[in-house]
Amino acid sequence: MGGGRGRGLVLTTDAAAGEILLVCNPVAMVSKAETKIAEGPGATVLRTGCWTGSHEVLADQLVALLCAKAFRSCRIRKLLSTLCAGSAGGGQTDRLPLPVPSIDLLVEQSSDPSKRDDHGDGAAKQDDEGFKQEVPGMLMSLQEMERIFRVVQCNAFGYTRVQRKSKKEMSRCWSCGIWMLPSFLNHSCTPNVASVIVGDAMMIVASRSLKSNEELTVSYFDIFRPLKERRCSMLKSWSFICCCKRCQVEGSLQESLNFLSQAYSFQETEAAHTLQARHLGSPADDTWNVSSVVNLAILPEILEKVLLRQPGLSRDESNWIRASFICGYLADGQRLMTDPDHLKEERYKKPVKRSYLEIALDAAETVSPGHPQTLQIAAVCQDRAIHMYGKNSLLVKQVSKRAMRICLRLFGKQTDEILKKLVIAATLDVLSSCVMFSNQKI
Ligand SMILES: C[S@@+](CC[C@H](N)C(=O)[O-])C[C@H]1O[C@@H](n2cnc3c(N)ncnc32)[C@H](O)[C@@H]1O
Repeated sequence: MGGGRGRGLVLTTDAAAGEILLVCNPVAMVSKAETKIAEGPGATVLRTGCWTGSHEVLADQLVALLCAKAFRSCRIRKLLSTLCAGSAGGGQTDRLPLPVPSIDLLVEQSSDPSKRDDHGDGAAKQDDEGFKQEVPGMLMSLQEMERIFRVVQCNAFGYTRVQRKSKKEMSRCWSCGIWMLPSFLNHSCTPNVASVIVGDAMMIVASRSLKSNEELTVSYFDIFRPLKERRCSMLKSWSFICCCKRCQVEGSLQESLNFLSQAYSFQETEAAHTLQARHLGSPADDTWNVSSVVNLAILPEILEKVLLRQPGLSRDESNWIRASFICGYLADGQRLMTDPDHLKEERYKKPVKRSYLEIALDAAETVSPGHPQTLQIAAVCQDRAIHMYGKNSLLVKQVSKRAMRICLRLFGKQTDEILKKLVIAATLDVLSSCVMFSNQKI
């Protein structure tokens, strides 16, 4: 691949949006016991930022599991040696590009269940046989274990599953694992494929229609953030700078966007804390800063003016930039929840802009039309629209239709009933990613 991306996966035929391109079992996967999430005053709600922390704990467990597996299995050891170990953590780095491994090694060879271990790594049982004869050669050096640590940092996928158990109670399951072929997917801030987990298996699905020879790209982190924050994420964990077209366009406007990015990052954190405090019903909390939500909702107005002043920006390019400030557009609906006593100023009383929800959805779909985060954003827009305009409003009908279309791209053809359930599931999952997107009724 060009641009220092090392190896990558390239499509050999055209594919339609929603088509499954790859199905893969994990080499190893660990899950954290479900966390009880209850709603209402006094409830234990995980704080913003827990996502990373929990996955870090899981990552340590994954390293231990992989070391144990590599100790037992030659094949696992060989597989892991093909994966890039980046330079995160300041340790020894791989010099990209690494050699392209043989496809025979990567694809699962045995369909005979008796030859599989419980994580579907096919030849593990045969390797166990080999292990008996090869014990001295199987010992692992400290360097090898350190490399597995870096392989996990660079290649592991983390995800959460949220289930509503009852009206008041939800549960969440955190998982983290290594899936071989998906580990060769490079990152883009406008990804063209998405990963969907079914059971333990990972499916790689086309997020838009794709042409033969296109490189397949996923998102490694939250792509609905300003460029500066995205760059921090990629540098901290994967040690690279993304040069996708969206990053280039946003980079070229850095001067105009700098102030806005700083204000956005600050206001969004403040607003998230405020909404969380409100959600927990603790008005005496220091974080009860209602104007942060209002100020966040005002930022898109400034951004729209900045965009208008840029000559030659295409519709897609403008939408890429809007997507980086998406919580501002979604916060507009949140103004309704703020305490009227605090809202003496005229600007706080403006009616919520219906168009902001539509703009947010357009922007998210331009970034990636079939992406779990795009679906979450659609689910939030639907929730806000119901709250603002009523269940039977035209806006709700339009947004629901779009949410179902995103579902189709992510999960393929399903009945309307299932698609509706998937949208509801996305609304619940929103809680696990960002308090700002909370679907609580006000
Ligand atoms: C999960 S691996 C992806 C496969 C990798 N290219 C390889 O050769 O094994 C992640 C690493 O790929 C590289 N990478 C991924 N996306 C990139 C991008 N958009 N630009 C530059 N490097 C990228 C970075 O070195 C990153 O740490």
